[in-house]
Amino acid sequence: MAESVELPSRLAILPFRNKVLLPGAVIRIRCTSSRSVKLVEQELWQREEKGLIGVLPVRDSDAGVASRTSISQGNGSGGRSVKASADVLGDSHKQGVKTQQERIQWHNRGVAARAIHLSRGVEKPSGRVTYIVILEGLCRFSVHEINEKGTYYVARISQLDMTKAELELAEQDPDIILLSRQFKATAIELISILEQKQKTAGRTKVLLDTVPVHRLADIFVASFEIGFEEQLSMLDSVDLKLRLSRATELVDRHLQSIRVAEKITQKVEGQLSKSQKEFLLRQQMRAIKEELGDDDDDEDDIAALERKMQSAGMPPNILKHAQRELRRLRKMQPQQPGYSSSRIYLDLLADLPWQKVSEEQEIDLKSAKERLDCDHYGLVKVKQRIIEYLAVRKLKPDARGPVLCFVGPPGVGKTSLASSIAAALNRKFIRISLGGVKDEADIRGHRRTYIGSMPGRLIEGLKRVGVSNPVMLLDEIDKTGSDVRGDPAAALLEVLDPEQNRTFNDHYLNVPFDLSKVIFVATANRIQPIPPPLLDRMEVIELPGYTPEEKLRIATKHLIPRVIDQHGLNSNFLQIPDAIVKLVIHGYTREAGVRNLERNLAALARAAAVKMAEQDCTIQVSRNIHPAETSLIDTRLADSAEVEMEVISLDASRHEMNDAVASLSVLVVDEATLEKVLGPPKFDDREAAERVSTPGVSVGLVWTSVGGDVQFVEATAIAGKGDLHLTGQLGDVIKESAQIALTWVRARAADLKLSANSEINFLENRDIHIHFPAGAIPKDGPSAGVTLVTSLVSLFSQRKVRADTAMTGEMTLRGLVLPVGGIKDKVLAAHHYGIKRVILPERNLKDLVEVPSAILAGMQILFAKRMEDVLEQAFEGGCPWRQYAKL
Ligand SMILES: Nc1ncnc2c1ncn2[C@@H]1O[C@H](COP(=O)(O)OP(=O)(O)OP(=O)(O)O)[C@@H](O)[C@H]1O
Repeated sequence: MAESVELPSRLAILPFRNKVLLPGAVIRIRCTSSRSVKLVEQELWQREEKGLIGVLPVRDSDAGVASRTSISQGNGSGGRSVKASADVLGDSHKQGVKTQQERIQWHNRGVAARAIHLSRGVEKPSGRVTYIVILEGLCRFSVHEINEKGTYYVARISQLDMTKAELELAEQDPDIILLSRQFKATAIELISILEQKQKTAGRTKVLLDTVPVHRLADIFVASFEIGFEEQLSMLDSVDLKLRLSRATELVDRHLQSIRVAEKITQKVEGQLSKSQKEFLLRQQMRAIKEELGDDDDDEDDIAALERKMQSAGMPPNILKHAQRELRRLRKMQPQQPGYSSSRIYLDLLADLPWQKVSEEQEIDLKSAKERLDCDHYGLVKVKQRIIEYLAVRKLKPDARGPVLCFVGPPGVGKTSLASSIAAALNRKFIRISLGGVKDEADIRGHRRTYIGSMPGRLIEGLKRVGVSNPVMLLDEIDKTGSDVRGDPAAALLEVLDPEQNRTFNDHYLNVPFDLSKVIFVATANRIQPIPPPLLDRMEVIELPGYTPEEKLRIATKHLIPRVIDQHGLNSNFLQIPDAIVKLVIHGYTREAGVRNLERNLAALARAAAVKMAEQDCTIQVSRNIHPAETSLIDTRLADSAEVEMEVISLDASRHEMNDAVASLSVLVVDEATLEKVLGPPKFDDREAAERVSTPGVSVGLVWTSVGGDVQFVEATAIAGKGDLHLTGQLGDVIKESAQIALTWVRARAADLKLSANSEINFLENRDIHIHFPAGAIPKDGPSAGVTLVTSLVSLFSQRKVRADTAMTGEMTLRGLVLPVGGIKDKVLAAHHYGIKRVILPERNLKDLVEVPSAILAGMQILFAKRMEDVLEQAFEGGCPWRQYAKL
């Protein structure tokens, strides 16, 4: 802190352009002009003791305003002198010496300063010397005269500040005491505001206690940015009272400006949280609206959601849970993450049919039976079982009936039977497809913590159907599989168990939902893949494939009327005779159900629709034309004579239309049309004969997920070491059957007398390759056993198997033929292929009751107990082994 100093009478003067150094303030100046460099060099740099210089404010000449204190030029010792006086400016004008420099307007008061730090630098490459000086203001002085000493100015001055004694006296003055207090109070206020902003303010507070108030006034004013004029006025305030009151005024002004700035900042911050404010206001508005019962059109959708929740009929504890979630939602903003997921969740809760049910009418068994008969041809046993099921429900509506599971090949009417049940019960019907479901979450939903979580298919289905007591068809229940994502079948156990499904817990929903009112019906193509515990909860009803005759009936009674209707036709336009339907069944479809048949019939209906549309078009073009009648048309004709324009009177046209439609020819599908629309037949009865044209090929009957089928087995021998090669996408069971077959044939090698023309030793130097054609389709199961042996024997003996014969049956190493499943479908498949002889295991005899007698009538069914029986019947002229009797 600057102590009181005694100033010399002359001081080197550093002009301070448009700025003021006040006592107590510290400034840093970079001196680059030759004048100031010289001054610093001579007055500060080269001096041993602490040098003092005067810092004198200088007003820019073009600032224009004549200062009340200016300095005029005059001759003094050592060069031109500048005399300071209030009216010297006028003198200077008088003298007319007005160079740019001379018009410098010196202030007549300055502050003596001491250098507290000096550093010298040399600029490269000019070599110019510069100084950086840190100066501390010490005390005010007034200028009497300025001389130019060489390159810089020197002034004759007198010190202005009070002496110590004067100060002590002044401090007793009550006015000064009051002013000091006032100043300090304002200063403290400023400091406390600054303290909140910067930590440095703490140091300023110390000044208040240690520095005399007259110095404090200067220091405070110097510490903030104020205008040059105000700085000058502070510099000019030599009188202590004046200085204190001016300083108080300036500090107060600074304080106010800080406060205003703060207010503005707060306002800006307020705008930043505007969205929060808006949210609160909206809440209040909503409350007010609710209070007023004011529900206008653009009513808030959260309120709508709440109402929906209230009316959804949720159990009280679940409603509580939903309301808690809703409260959370209300506190969120729509842009906030989690808002939309919470919203969707609540929507689901509100949409679920907690109480809503389809009104169940008294079950009318007679009309239910009629309806089933009307929708489905045949299926007598199945329909009977459904009627029994309905009868039990009629007597005991809340009875936990079994879950019916329709098992059968595609297109045999499983789905449509289930929908007929729904119709008979007057309930809504919903189909949940489970084909390919491998993730347990598909049944039970994902927990809401996962991104993109969803409810399971059951809950989603219930939301869609909108009632809690629909008939729900779990379609293709055999196609679910388990992997790392869990076992959907295990989740289905809970769904189908009447004990557990009262409180079914979907992970997404996270509250129990009562599924006990749902009537579940399942469908499957095959029983085997259904896990036993699941199968145990269901009553399996098998739907075998249809015979060609049944298909014909289904086509004429159900499919043809339906496709005709679906294509906007009627029987006046399209007729498909039975013979053609039979051709479609035999030549274009080879399936257990009727789906492809329906598709082909639909193709015929489309062709008829096109034909009808074309005829319709032709009629319009060839219609008789009447001459123009209206004046308007006359004018038009006159305007453009080359345009032929005629008007058809309305009555005449309608009449003609009717005539025309009536005259449309009916499309009676014949063989030619059939081939034109569907192409040449895809299947015929000659296939088996063509394929069994070489030794080593035999025909088997198999059962697949699409029903019964005919499977050819081809065996051939190549040079090798006696290995067995198998191809055609075979499963383990069928591979093992092939191994058994080869072993069985080789075990009887000694007795095997090959046909006279065969020299090949099949036992030692030949590899056997067995292929199952249709290599893209996976095959498995034991029932190909007898077919495999037959094809090997055919190969070894080089005798052809009868082309009209197909066989099925598992066999043991001892040569016993074991019974197999799906006999009806297998016999039907043989029938489709035009196969007339079928060899079956003897113990399958009882299964033939399922096969329509019409089919059996056209076929020869042979039974085998041992493998030798099969061989005996499969080859023309009996078993090719000479010593058959010995086997
Ligand atoms: N006995 C029948 N009487 C009348 N129409 C039938 C009969 N069987 C099947 N259909 C018809 O065949 C079409 C296919 O039936 P549906 O879809 O019910 O087969 P599905 O057995 O469920 O097949 P998938 O296993 O592929 O689901 C339907 O249009 C159905 O009406």
